[in-house]
Amino acid sequence: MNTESVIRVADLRVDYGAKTAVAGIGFDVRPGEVVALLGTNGAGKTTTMDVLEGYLRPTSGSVTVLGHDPYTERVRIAPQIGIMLQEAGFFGELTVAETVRAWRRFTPNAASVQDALHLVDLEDRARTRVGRLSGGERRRLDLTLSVLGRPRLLFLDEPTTGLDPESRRETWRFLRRMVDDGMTLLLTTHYMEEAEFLADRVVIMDHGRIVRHGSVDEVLAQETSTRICVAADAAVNARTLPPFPDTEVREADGCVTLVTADPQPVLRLLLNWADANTLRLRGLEVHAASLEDVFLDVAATGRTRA
Ligand SMILES: Nc1ncnc2c1ncn2[C@@H]1O[C@H](COP(=O)(O)OP(=O)(O)OP(=O)(O)O)[C@@H](O)[C@H]1O
Repeated sequence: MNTESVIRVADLRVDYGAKTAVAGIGFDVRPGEVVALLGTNGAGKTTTMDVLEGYLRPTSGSVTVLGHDPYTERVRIAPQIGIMLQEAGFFGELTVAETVRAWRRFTPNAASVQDALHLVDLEDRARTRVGRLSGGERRRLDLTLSVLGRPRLLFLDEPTTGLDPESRRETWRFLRRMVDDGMTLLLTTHYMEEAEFLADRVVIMDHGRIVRHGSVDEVLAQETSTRICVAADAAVNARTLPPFPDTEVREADGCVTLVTADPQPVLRLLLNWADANTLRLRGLEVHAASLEDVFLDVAATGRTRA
């Protein structure tokens, strides 16, 4: 056992019958780290989480969580991990405080009701019936219950899906506080901003494999391309633009994007072409690849391979 790793995954493979959901992946999570699993729909994130949470037996490979096999030794790690359920266990007639009190009965080492609600700013909703909470408040209650036993390791599968931007940010701040207090966090998310805000490292999956891995800065440093974007219209679009050397031209959502490793000559060509045609380029922008761009590239490459 490697005491340095809270999670260790080596050559993990999971098949559902003939379908390979996870095709031999490996990564570690160290104490106090936040790691975000990213990937397109069907990339294998939830399957990986299910294995780590001890719900699913790997087809092959090895996995340890807090030094134990999560499938065969689940009872040993269960008191030290938190898993966020998706509203499944709530009774709409119980108040928020009654719900937390009920969960405390079978949670070892549980925080007090007051402390738990204070942590996620739900104190003023303590007497509200769960059935009357907003979607965001329910999600916060889900979170409260997942950390009630003050876990060393928390698993969150898309913790802020469906939340408005303000509630999402509140959830991030709350998670940050928990991590600052020493908790380790593994989450899946479809929001790149969430990964950028929370994660020390990101693992990007596609079709069951890891295609990028590292801190956000490391992942971005591997991307050498620059994006030149301009608003598309009848005169400026992928069909009217002149050819650019070593440049990929994409058109989507009302924008034309030129992806190139050498932006200066491409930009010069673009501006000369616009001047020669007396065109005004609207929304002209030049920027380095963002995490969102990397993600979209991975998704596009995956689609062509599939
Ligand atoms: N119980 C199952 N039986 C058969 N195939 C499954 C099962 N669960 C998942 N799959 C398939 O395995 C692949 C990986 O699914 P998984 O749910 O792990 O992906 P994901 O990255 O979590 O996707 P999403 O972002 O949509 O939640 C998908 O092709 C999915 O259809």
